[in-house]
Amino acid sequence: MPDTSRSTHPDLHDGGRHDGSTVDVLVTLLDDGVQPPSYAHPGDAGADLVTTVDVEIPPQGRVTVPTGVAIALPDGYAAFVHPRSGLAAKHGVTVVNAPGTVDAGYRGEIKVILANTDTSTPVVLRRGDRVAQLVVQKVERARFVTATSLPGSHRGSGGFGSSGGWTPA
Ligand SMILES: O=c1ccn([C@H]2C[C@H](O)[C@@H](COP(=O)(O)OP(=O)(O)OP(=O)(O)O)O2)c(=O)[nH]1
Repeated sequence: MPDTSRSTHPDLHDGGRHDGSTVDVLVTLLDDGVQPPSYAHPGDAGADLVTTVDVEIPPQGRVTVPTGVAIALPDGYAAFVHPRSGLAAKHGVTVVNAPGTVDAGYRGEIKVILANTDTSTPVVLRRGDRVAQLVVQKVERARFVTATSLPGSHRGSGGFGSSGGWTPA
């Protein structure tokens, strides 16, 4: 039986091939000086993203920086823009919407929304600096089924610190 689950329309191609351990992700480079995202070490989960612009983030400020890359993920995948621990530990820089979600259908430039959590020191980032990491993952698409009641569970409806250590105000 032919596989009809994947579109053959060139504009709707899902962008990649996957064999269980690696997945091909089509990348377009929108800036002459930019390389495709790359993993610093074998086994790394995140591929580094760079800023293509110089920016200064004021104390407790935020900026959105372009990365110069656009991708086409296969259907059933998403990519997540995570902070880099080094930038967080050394300078207090994080990703505001961490993890940012890049949908499989998104073809625009990946951007990173950075925040400087330091209360007194601005952070200067230069074109080419690694500012975030992109984690590509398989994701399930849920079918939300309305029910009149939910099956019981050990946790039940307890949340927000119900297991101890924190009491909501
Ligand atoms: O850190 C991020 C997060 C998202 N995106 C891009 C890819 C994503 O597919 C698109 C939309 O993101 P999201 O769905 O999180 O934004 P939204 O505010 O819900 O907007 P929309 O109504 O467009 O879905 O923006 C980025 O470039 N960087």
